[in-house]
Amino acid sequence: MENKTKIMYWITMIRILKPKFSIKLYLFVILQCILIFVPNLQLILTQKIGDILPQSIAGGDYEDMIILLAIQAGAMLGLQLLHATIKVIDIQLKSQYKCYLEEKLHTKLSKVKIPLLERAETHNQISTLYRVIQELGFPLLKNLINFIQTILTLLVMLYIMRNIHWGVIAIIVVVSFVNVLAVQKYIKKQMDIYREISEPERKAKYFSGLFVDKEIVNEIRMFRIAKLILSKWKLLLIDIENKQMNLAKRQEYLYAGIQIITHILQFFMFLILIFFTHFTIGTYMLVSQGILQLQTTARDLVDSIKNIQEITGYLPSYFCVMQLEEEDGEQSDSNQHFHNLNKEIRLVDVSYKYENANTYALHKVNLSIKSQEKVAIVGHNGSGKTTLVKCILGLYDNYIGEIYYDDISLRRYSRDSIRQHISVLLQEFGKYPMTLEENIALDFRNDALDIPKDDVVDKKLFDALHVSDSDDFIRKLQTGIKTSLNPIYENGVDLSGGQWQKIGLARAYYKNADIVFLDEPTSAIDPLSEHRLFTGMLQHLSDKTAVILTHRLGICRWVDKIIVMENGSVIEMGTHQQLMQQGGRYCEMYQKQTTWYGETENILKKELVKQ
Ligand SMILES: Nc1ncnc2c1ncn2[C@@H]1O[C@H](COP(=O)(O)OP(=O)(O)OP(=O)(O)O)[C@@H](O)[C@H]1O
Repeated sequence: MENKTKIMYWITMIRILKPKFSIKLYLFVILQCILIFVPNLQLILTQKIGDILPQSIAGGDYEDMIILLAIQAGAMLGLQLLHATIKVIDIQLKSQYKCYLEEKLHTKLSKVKIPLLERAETHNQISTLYRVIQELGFPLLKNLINFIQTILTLLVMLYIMRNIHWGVIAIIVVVSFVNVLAVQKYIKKQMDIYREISEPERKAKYFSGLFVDKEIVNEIRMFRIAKLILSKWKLLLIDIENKQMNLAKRQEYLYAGIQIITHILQFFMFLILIFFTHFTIGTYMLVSQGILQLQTTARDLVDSIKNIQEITGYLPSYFCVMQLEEEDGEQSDSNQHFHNLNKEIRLVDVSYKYENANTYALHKVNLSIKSQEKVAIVGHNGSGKTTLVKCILGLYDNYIGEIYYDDISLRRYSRDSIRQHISVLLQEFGKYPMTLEENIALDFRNDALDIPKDDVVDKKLFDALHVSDSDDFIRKLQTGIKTSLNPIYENGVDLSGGQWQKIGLARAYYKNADIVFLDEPTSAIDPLSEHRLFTGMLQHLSDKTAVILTHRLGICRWVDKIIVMENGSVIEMGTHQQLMQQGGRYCEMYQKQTTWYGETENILKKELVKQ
């Protein structure tokens, strides 16, 4: 990293932290300024005590001596109090700035383009940043303040000790310089290792988390794969440990080397003192204490330079993540506000390829979804249905071709304005550790122009529960909609897969948006509930534009249009009757499904007769 870039990073980071500059921070600076003078005051007092000591002993008059000793004790007390106060402020500011930066990071991550979040490289950058982020808050400012403070302390100290032999000063400077150089080399290696271990560390964390992941623990026991997972985790851990061990070894040898050089130079320093200087008792006391303090201050200076170098090494990982492209980024022209879908959503030659894939997940898709139309998208696993919907929702925007909402390209709309009007149930929906009510209502009220009164919210909530066929099982819960979900948190209860799916549907209905996308809305639902759900779904969606992705073809008979996908392309499109008459892939799938149910019924009947 060039020095110019380093300075730019520092300036930008200080600007980022500036809104959080507070009285506490200014107090910290003032206390640090006081710290410049206290050690020096002690030096002066020591010299004075040394100077009056012989006269006091000779004359038997200890009054001045006692006053000076009292002042020195007071200064010591003040210094202790100062350090304690600085420490307390330090802890408070460190936690405040950490919280501030992490909030910034999370806000950023909530806006980053989804395809970027599907890259391993992005995850490595994020985990490296999580490791160092707290150092970029208050420690960054503190080290800068400490650096200035120690330099000033050193200058004042050197002024007070201006009569000391130049050779001593030169040795102290050389010792400090050796420290700085050695540390600089170490920090670079440290950052390289942090980067190298971020991926194995993420994987190891994933594997160790499996043993308590409630979705996976049962499978681990039943397939008896605990040993396999343990061995994978262990391999990763050994790799991480080895790398960290190498780093630790390097650090220890480096510091030992520095210590040896320091002691040798100190030996020469004392030789100079003995052979080249003459003291009074006062100056002897000043020099002996002064050298100690000078060494301490020089070490503080080296420490703050070391910390500044360390932080400089961490800064790129912050900017790497904070510069990830956002959905509605500054460069994009997505400033159009979406109000309503009056005409249609239209796709023209839309193609999409995942970054590490060899083939296109979508290939030249052309279709339209009219306002208030009900559309079902069907097709084999991996045919591209979910990818298509993610493009239409603007979650992926690096597609080729165009997607128009009422003749305006999706890329020109602000994503947020589009999302206010869209409700979804995705295949992987959130199961938040909140109450059941909160899991459904989330915070959609923020989207509404006027915040509805509580009873309106209640009615909306109960309507959503009813249409999603959730009211029955919720009635059986002891605390109803106030029940906390997720048993790994206190008082939380768990729901079955199908019940969770109904909650997901209720969430989509509760938002009551004009456009609704449902990806596999009934995959976990039992057949009796499915019938009720379909009825509720059609009722809820009657005045809305709706797209349903499904493998259960029953609902296709009730929609206006069926889109059949295969290998990323649309191969058929039409109503149920049209596609059945056409006798193509849809007809084949539908017949297979109905025959399967029929055959299964016959097999079961035969089995029963046999018994
Ligand atoms: N993040 C990804 N990176 C690389 N390839 C992906 C990614 N997500 C999906 N794919 C691939 O894209 C293709 C389309 O996947 P998609 O999820 O859209 O299919 P689908 O029709 O929704 O499947 P299903 O019915 O099983 O849900 C598949 O071949 C899949 O392997």
